[in-house]
Amino acid sequence: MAGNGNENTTDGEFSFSAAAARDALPRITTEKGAKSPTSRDVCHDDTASRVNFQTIDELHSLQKKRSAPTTPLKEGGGVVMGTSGPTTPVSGETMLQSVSASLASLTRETGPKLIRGDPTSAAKVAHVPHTPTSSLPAADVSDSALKFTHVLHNLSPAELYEQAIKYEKGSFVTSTGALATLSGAKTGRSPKDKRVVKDETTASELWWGKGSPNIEMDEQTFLVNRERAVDYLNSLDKVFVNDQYLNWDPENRIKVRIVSARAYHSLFMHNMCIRPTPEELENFGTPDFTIYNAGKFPCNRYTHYMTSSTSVDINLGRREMVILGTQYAGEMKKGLFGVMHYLMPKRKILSLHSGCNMGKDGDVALFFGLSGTGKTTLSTDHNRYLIGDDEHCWSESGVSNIEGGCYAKCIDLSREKEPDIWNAIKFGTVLENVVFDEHTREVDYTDKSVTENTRAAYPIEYIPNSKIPCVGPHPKNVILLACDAFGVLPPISKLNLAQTMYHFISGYTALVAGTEEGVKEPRATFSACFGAAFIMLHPTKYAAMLAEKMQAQGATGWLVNTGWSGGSYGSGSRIKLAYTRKIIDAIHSGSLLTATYQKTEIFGLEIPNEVEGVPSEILEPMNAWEDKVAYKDTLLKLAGLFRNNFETFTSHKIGEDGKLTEEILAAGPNF
Ligand SMILES: Nc1ncnc2c1ncn2[C@@H]1O[C@H](COP(=O)(O)OP(=O)(O)OP(=O)(O)O)[C@@H](O)[C@H]1O
Ligand SMILES: O=C([O-])CC(=O)C(=O)O
Ligand SMILES: [Ca+2]
Ligand SMILES: [Mn+2]
Repeated sequence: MAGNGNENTTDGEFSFSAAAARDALPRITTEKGAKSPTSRDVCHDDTASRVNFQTIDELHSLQKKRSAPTTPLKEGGGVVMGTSGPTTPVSGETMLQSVSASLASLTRETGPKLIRGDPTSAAKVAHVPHTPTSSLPAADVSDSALKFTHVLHNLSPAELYEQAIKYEKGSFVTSTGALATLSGAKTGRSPKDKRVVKDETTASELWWGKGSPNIEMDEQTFLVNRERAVDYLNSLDKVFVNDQYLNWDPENRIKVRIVSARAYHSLFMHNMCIRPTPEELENFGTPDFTIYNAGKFPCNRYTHYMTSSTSVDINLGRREMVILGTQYAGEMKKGLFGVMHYLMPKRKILSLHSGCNMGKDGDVALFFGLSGTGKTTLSTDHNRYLIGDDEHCWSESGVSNIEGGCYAKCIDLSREKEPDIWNAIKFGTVLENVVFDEHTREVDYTDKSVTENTRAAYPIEYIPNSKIPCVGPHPKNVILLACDAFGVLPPISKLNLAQTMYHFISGYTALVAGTEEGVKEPRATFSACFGAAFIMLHPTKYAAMLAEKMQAQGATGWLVNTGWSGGSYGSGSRIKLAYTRKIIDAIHSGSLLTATYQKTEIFGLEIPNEVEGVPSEILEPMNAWEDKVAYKDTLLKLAGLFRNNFETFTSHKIGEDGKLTEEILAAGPNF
């Protein structure tokens, strides 16, 4: 095969001819299987092995083995979708047809021309036949209709790494193999720029007005933004398309499609949504919901309802979401969560902003809490199975995770305190907005130069004791987490049902605002159902469902303060994670059910006198404060904030049973 001047005629076997051999030199024989004592392993000569290539290009073509037919096709496969439909029938045609429908302009008849695969392998599709446009009216012919957009459909993490590193500034491989990225100007969600289409149906179904996260927009404006996003995406050389699922409960699974411009976004959603098997992908069909992420491109402030260059628009009727003017990937995850908060209650399923894990005996715990209160940290527990860290459903048959991955805060992350999260930051994980050493690529988790909201997004199976499939039986414990920077809530209290509902509807936390700017005063946040930014219906609808489910299952409610003790932020200190973990252990083990309790003044919370492994002095917050007067003042101040916040809910009945409503109103602070 491969030519070699010294080759003799015996095909594939080679030896110097006897004539050529100098007497002084040993005879070299490389004949396969030759046991010549002189050949041994001393000198391996492979000039005789067969080579299957004659050019460098051929050699490179050997490097990549074709994937099984069901997995995403690699390289420009030669499938073209244009106005006149597919021109080359190959596998993947159905997908391209479906993506073509997703990306179609609503105002022009000339839809996008799509090609599968990376534009750099375009040479392979150079034979693409000309798509005739002569049958179209001249007015409809535009340059955008003549160009091709390459579709990178469900790429693997390795392929997405390559795309990110080649084309996206700010993408790097860290020393542990994660993909470090920058989310751009926005490093957190933009709730003030979220809009929901108010039409005849949603006007009566959704929660609108004071306190509601649903800021309205009309259908027409949505279509204007949608067209803007679609035109932007079609103007690119390539778009990423992810077809994935939400919800591990097979009966209530939702098919989602995410069209985006960045490999970072595609890898983020690959990790965060449920990943289809090759067979499922083959038969994916039409998505139930589609995201158009044109976040690199701003919205137009001349457009009605737009108040900034960012807009995140949800249209429940069209089952679509449009993102303009923000590249923060959390918008996609939490946008879909909002959709689930609409779709699931219609099926009598409760959607929850909570973490969830399960003990060896099958006891399930939910961890509710606002951002940064400890859902991810505390549900990731080496002694328990992780069902999920942030978004769940509670149905007639138990709990299910909505997502396929976790989104952990990374600021001050330490290997000792959070080993499972630390170890999950490896190849495949997206690391947002972290700072790393320019040479070693070691991440400095304490560095807040880009943002304090640094994040890691990884597939749930990166946590060693994750429970796959991510479903479990009905919860036994419902843990409400609050990071109380005022330092007056007890580290642990047991709640009755009315108190659980009161605190669930209140959704309190008090993080320390802008530590960098030296702000001393903690700021209280009340966010109904511990997730007002994501709920679609009135909070009492979710509260009624939670009460009903907790009652039916005999679940116990707990309030855990993961914030300050011994004083407010500035004088006290944050409760040690190790103590909070001991408290959580005691809830799981059931030992807290038999503890002796005392009641606190004002909030009327039942606090245990002892918890194994936790200093008893900190269990009653007043004990931990040196200045008792300051404690009382701060407690009253917080109670006042709770009371003010709850005023909006006093006129609402919770569930069918008016009796519980009265009890809930009475379960708040008394002063
Ligand atoms: N006592 C404590 N209990 C829980 N978390 C603590 C404690 N002390 C410090 N922390 C830190 O607080 C942060 C909690 O963040 P976590 O990622 O768990 O938030 P989250 O509730 O999952 O928020 P989000 O919904 O935004 O993802 C972590 O960085 C954790 O290390
Ligand atoms: O959505 C995000 O950006 C992070 C998150 O989980 C939350 O804020 O609850
Ligand atoms: Ca989290
Ligand atoms: Mn969250």
